[in-house]
Amino acid sequence: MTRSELNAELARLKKRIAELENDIAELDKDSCSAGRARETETTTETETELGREEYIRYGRQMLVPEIGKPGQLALKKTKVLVVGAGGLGCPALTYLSGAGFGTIGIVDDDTVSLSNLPRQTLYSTTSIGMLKVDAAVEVLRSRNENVKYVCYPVAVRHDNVFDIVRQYDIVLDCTDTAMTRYLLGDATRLLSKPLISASALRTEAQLVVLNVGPDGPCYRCLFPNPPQHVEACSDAGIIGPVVAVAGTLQALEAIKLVSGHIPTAQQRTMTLFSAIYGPAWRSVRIRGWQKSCIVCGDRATVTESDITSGKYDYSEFCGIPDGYPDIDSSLSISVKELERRIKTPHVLLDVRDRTQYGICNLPDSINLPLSEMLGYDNPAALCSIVDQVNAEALPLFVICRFGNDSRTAVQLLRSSHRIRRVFDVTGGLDMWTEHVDSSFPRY
Ligand SMILES: Nc1ncnc2c1ncn2[C@@H]1O[C@H](COP(=O)(O)OP(=O)(O)OP(=O)(O)O)[C@@H](O)[C@H]1O
Repeated sequence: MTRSELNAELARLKKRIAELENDIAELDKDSCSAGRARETETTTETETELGREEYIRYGRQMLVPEIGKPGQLALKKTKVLVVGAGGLGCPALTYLSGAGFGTIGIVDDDTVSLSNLPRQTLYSTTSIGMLKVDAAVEVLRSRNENVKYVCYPVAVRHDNVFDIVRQYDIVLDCTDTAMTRYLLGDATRLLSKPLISASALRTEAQLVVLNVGPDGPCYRCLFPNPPQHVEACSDAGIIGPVVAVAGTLQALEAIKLVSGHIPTAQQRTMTLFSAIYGPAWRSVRIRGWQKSCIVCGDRATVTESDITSGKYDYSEFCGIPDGYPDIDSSLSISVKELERRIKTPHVLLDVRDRTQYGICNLPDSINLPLSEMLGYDNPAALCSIVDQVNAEALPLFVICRFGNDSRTAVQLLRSSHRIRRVFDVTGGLDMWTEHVDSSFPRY
């Protein structure tokens, strides 16, 4: 064959492989959304004995008196479920797999993106676009194929959570939304499975072990009311090692739970880590089981069937939708229109926080974070903007990263400051990059 014929054949085969991979992914999606999963073969010999290779592999860990051979065998018998294969999940999975848990289930419907790489250490540049569960298992298997890995390329939802969680002994919550945290908290409580929950944001992390001990609380005993406002790492930021600390601790707590050496105090404490404020580590005592808890209290009202049927509505409980005001279409402009209108006199107000503004900003924009606009009575900077706009009869364009905070700011400027010609830039700077200037950084 000539070179060009070979290239044509190669392109044909690549296309066919992509089609087949697509078909497999579709099949997996169908079966996994019902709580069934994709399993990888395992070379584990028996659950009651260790193979020669396992003595060598786990020897250092077995030498620790609190683990010993009984602890190692207990790990081998245990099925652990990790929900979320992101910043917490990657370090947790690495150490769970290394420690020799018998079965590790991994649930995540997301694919790997470039912004995941700094802290999601199971992935590399070549993983971008792959399902996280697939990319994770590829690496984990290459490190330890004694473990049976079970992938669920789906999001945990009200209608699949029980089917999935039921198959495991311990659950690690490595997700990042309030709704999933409550859902997992409730399902694990109702199925009496220990839940190791962690979170991390900016420079701080926290960890708690739930549903253990006679009066150990569940997630809802601890947090009966949803947070008013949840900040995501994609907005507030995160430092890789901080989330790695929390994920690693989750794996450690799972090992401790299984090997039977969890100190009683751990069951009623929350561990807090701060990379900035000392002392770096703190343990605070948490409330125990609450008889008023709607899931496990004396007069519990939420049952498994309420959850699976959707009768209990998590989005309503967590206060979703987003809570940003709707802006009349006459007060919204597209980024294309902004591009045109900033050629004539105007004021362009960027309401992102100062750190984000420092990362990138549009020329001649003024930065006044929404938090400051809301936080003080008439801050001087806001007054001077209002004065300028009124004195010179200028249009005021308000922009933020995605077009959410700017809506709140527009509403505030209209209602409290009576500015009439104030416009929200729909979709914010993200749309500016998309439609106007592709060189403007996305972060
Ligand atoms: N209901 C859910 N079921 C399964 N996985 C979930 C669920 N909710 C969130 N996750 C996963 O939990 C992981 C959380 O990881 P992380 O907090 O590092 O965020 P990320 O989405 O990967 O990154 P970023 O927020 O910076 O874009 C993500 O991979 C996400 O897909």
